[in-house]
Amino acid sequence: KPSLEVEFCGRLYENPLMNASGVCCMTTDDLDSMARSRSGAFITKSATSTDRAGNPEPRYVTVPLGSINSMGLPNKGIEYYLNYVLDRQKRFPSENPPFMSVAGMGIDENIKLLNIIQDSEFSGITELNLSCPNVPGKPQVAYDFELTDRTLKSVFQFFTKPLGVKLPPFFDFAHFDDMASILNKYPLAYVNCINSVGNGLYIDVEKESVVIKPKDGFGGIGGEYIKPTALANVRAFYTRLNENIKIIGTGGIRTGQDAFEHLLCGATMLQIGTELQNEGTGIFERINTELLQILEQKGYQSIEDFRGKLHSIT
Ligand SMILES: O=C1NC(=O)NC(C(=O)O)N1
Repeated sequence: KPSLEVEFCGRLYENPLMNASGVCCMTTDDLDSMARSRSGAFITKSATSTDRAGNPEPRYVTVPLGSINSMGLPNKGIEYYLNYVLDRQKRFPSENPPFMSVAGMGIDENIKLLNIIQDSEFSGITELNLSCPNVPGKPQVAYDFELTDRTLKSVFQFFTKPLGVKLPPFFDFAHFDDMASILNKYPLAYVNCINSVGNGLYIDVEKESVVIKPKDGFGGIGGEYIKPTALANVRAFYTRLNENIKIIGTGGIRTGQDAFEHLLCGATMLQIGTELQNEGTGIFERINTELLQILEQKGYQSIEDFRGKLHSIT
């Protein structure tokens, strides 16, 4: 019988599936429901120094082919999430700790947040979110290559724990090349491709209106809409980054087949956002089952048999 077990950052996970930061991870109840689920891992909502209310509602809407959101980084503050993960570390020492996600409003706050984690007992993996598209007046860090370079240079002066970065989608080979050459300079554990496709617009034709309140209806797009872009970014960075920088694939995963496609492009772990929001944590059982069926049909024993082995046309 094939196995979905994966090794990531020197730890074993029973399967590659986890939530995308932001979904099912705002409160301790959300996080406990992730812990009880069949996900292989889970991650907290991106934290800022203090709690944030975020943008006015409505700010998240499910639409036929995915979702649109402009949450604006609402969260309970880093101490809330750090207390949760440290408590779990103490109560379940044999388990992999949850991932911690942070998203400062600027380079100074990112440094401050990562110093708090560095100085704590946290022994898990940290995700630095460089790609929130929804804070008015705050352009996405990762679309500013110089700022990204400067941030990572500062971070790796002091941060020694496993660190990944959450990236927005890129759409140009020059950008893949330039970003990859920056990322390859640093001892990153992984890059997570992709965050929502920023500043899309969804219209309610009957009302002749946008559907979310912030930013005149502009919001990050997730779900089926973005799978081709997500797969391309996973593949682009898998083929450009040195092999000790792993890839987390995020975007458009709704079925075992979608999961298989991300793995074929080179992803090691897989995050689910929009579809998890729609379906709830039962999705992990379903996608694990569907993915195992694909491995069986294809005669694969483990994910290592095919990860990254997407064929080009020669
Ligand atoms: O990084 C983020 N991506 C999103 O799509 N939304 C959230 C948010 O707005 O908080 N943050």
